[in-house]
Amino acid sequence: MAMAMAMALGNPSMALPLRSPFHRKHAFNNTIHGISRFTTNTKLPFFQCTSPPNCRLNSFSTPKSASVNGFSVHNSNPEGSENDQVEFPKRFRELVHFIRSIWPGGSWWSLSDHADFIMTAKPVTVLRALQRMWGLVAKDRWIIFAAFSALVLAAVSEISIPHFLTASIFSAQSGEIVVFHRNVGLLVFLCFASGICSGLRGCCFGIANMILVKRMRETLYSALLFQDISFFDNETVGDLTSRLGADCQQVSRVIGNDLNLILRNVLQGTGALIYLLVLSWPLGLCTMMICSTLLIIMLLYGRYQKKAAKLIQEFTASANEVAQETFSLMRTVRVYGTEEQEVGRYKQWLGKIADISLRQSAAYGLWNLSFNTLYHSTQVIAVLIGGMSILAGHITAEQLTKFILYSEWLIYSTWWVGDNLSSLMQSVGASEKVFQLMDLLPSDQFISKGLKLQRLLGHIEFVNVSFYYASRAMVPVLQHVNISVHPNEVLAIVGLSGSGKSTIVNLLLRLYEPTDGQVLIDGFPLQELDVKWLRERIGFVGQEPRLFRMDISSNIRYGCTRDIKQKDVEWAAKQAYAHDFILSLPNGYKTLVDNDLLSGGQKQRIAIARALLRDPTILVLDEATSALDAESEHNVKNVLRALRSDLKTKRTVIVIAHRLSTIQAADRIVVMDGGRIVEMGSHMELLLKDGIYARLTRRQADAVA
Ligand SMILES: Nc1ncnc2c1ncn2[C@@H]1O[C@H](COP(=O)(O)OP(=O)(O)OP(=O)(O)O)[C@@H](O)[C@H]1O
Repeated sequence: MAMAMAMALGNPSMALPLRSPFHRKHAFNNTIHGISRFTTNTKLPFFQCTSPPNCRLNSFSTPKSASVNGFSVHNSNPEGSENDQVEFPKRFRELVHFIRSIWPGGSWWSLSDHADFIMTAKPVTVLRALQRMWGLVAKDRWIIFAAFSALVLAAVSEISIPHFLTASIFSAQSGEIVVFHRNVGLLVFLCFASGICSGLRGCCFGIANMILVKRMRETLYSALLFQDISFFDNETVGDLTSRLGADCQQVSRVIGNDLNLILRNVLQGTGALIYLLVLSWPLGLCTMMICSTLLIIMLLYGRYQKKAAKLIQEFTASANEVAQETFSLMRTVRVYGTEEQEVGRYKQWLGKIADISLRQSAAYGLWNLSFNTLYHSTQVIAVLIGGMSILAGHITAEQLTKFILYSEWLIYSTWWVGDNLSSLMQSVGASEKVFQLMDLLPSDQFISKGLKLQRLLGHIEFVNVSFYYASRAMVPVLQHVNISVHPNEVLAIVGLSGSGKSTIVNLLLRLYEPTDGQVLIDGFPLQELDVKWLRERIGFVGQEPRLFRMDISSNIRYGCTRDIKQKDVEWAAKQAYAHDFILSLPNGYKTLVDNDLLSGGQKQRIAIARALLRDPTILVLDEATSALDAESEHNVKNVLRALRSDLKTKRTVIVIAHRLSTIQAADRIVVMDGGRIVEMGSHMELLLKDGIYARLTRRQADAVA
């Protein structure tokens, strides 16, 4: 605003604290874009000098006068006086337009520029938001009741103090010693009572707040975790963590801060108003009218803040998203030297946040301005009407003093209510997306109780399965896929990148549901089986296994529901050829790892050990050996072969591999192209067919030679 004012006054040096080019551009596009809206030529004009020595500052400026975003900057060239005269009405019109735009309700205040930003959440009323919050803390309602009781006692004690204060002073003045002592005694009691009750109130509301945030985060987190995988295709990690972090925190202010203060001040304000009306109804009515005006301004201000808070919340989530993405891809950023670019990307969102915050601060300034003016008006009115009433003998000086003290109390209470109501509105704004996410029903697969078979044989069938991802509804990924994998069979799936191999596995793991057709396990449709039971019997090693930040032993045990001993973990690690490298780590199996602390091949071996430890009936390896060196791969292949030929543990194995050497020993090989199965048979059969598989094999052999 200050910059805008400076420009309006034609002072470019003040108007433009030039920093980086990005900042300049941003400052224009965002911070002061309200001004650019009423000018026709607003493209960073005033720091571009195109024709020296007469630095032409924008397209409609002359050599004698330059225009700063529509407002002229005076040039001392005397020849310019004629043009100055011509331009004066125009500049005056622009100045008037500018002043109108920053006037309350003017275009500068509009937040609709950002309305295109996705705000998918359904609006929530304050009452509805409070009901939802009550639902979360109702289990511990005792703390809320304790908080409210303390609040009422503190408010009554505090509001009584001015009465006894004035009474003490005037009883001392009139020499009524007994009354004076009684009043002072009561004052002391009220001071202690209000102090103790205020302390209790703060503590109880603080606890209630903590309970609310905890429950809110728990509920939101579990609601998110039970969503379909396709939900996570559409949401970003940064956005979701922002809802869990900043938004829940913002909502939590409601009980501990906003409600607490609003209720306290409503109680005290009402008490003060009644007292004032009893004392002198004409004076009381005047104060009431002023407070009503304040209330109306306060409601408008609250609505504005709510809207602004929602935008800030969205922009903060987007900024978090950028930061989160950059940190997780830090190695790529460093190698490609894009640090500056990433800072720019982050700053873009910060700029948007600053843009809204600027309006919020200006609105806060206006709100304070109204308050101060109205507050002093009450004093003036009280002295004016009160003074006249004293002169006329209608009221005493003691009554007027009490009146001034209580009217001050009333207006301050109104101010507090307004201030906290706007904060409440902001919290309610922030709560909309949180509640919307909390209301998401868990994925069907967690609701329906499916069948648990006595024994899983591992017979897998894909019957005429077609599929597309919801996020790309126009692109068919699988088309009429028919496969039958027999128990204890090793089926390999090969094909060019993007041909749909991993998608087949995704459907088998029921991460997605087929768009058409059915997946059957032991003759039962996948949807009818208990998904948890089934997944416990499937071992899966993905293309890029990721490890949790926990020790290696826990990483191998992860998700295994059997009773596992350390020796079982070591057995699995030995089978996956991970044991030796694990022992070479500083703390062996107790070494804390995460995704970045091990090599790709080491992570794959841990993931293979994790899958083997489950003793799965169906083992799915999606490029599980791609990061292994030739010898480790050979060893792991031997293990898989041994596991398969172990008659006690019959296992169906599905292997996806680009390295065709990995899958030559498979019972059957399926070749995929563009989401369809184009060839099927053993290695030799497919070579004889001389189709895609034979071509791929020849190319890989050529590459090795
Ligand atoms: N979550 C997703 N949302 C939208 N499209 C996806 C998603 N996952 C994969 N796809 C698309 O589906 C198609 C098949 O992907 P898929 O991962 O199944 O191929 P693939 O044969 O396993 O490839 P690769 O060998 O490279 O792993 C690709 O075009 C891919 O872009």
